[in-house]
Amino acid sequence: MLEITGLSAGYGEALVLRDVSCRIAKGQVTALMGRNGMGKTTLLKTIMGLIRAQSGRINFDGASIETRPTHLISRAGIGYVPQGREIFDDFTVRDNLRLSLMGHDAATALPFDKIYGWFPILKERETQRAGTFSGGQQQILAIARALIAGPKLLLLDEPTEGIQPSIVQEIGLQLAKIARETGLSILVVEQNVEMVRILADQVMFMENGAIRESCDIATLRRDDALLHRYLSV
Ligand SMILES: Nc1ncnc2c1ncn2[C@@H]1O[C@H](COP(=O)(O)OP(=O)(O)OP(=O)(O)O)[C@@H](O)[C@H]1O
Repeated sequence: MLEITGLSAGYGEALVLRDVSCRIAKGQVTALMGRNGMGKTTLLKTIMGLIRAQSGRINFDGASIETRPTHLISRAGIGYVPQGREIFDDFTVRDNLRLSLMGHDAATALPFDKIYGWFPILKERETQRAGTFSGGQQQILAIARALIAGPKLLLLDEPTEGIQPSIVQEIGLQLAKIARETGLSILVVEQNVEMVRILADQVMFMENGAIRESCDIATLRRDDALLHRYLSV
C-alpha cells in the first residue's frame, strides 16, 4: 500500500526527515508518535507532496509518487486531514462535503448517506454552518470531508487535539470500524495514548526526523516503556 524508503526532506537548507523508511499495509492503522518538533507533520506533508523529498522514494499502490503534485497524490487515493482541520466555517455540512469532492473521481466518491451512517451527527446538522460546531464535531466533519472522496489511505494529523475525551473515544472507535469494514489504511500522528490504544494496529516512534522503533499495539498495551522513552509520559 504505502512504502517509504530512505526519505529525506525539510525546509530549504534545514533537513528535518533523515532517511525515513516504513511500510503501511492495506487495512492497517499505524500511529506515528513522538515529541513536539520531531518531524511527524513534516512526514505527512512530504507524503502529500506539500514538501518535496530531497532524496528517497514514496511508493503508493505500486507507483512512485514523490515527484507528483499534491492534487494528483490526493486523486491517487490519499486523503489528508491536517492539523487545525481546515473546514469552511461559513459553509454548511453538506456544502463542506460537496466541496471536498471537487476534482475527485466520481467513481471512487462515497454516497453522502454512507458518511451520514458513519457519523449521524453530520446528518442531524446537515444544513447548519460548520463554524457553529464544537471542536469535536468540526474534527468529525474534517474526517468526513477526507473520507467522502473514497481514499485508500487516510493521513490524520493530531485529530484529538483540543477535543473532549468522550468524542476522542467516539472518533477512535468509528475510525477503527471504518478501517475494518472498508480496508482503509490509516496513518495517524497522535500524542493521545488512549486514541492510539483504541485505533492503532501498530505504532512507530519518531525522534529527530527518523523512525527509531516500531511495535504492534499488543506490545504497547503490555509494556509502556516505549512511551516513556519517546514521549516522556
Ligand atoms: N514551515 C517551516 N519552516 C521551517 N521549519 C519548519 C517549518 N515547519 C516545521 N519546521 C521545523 O521542522 C521541525 C519538525 O516539525 P514538525 O511540525 O514536522 O514536527 P512534529 O513532530 O509534527 O511536531 P508537532 O507535534 O509540534 O507538530 C521542527 O524543528 C520545526 O520547527
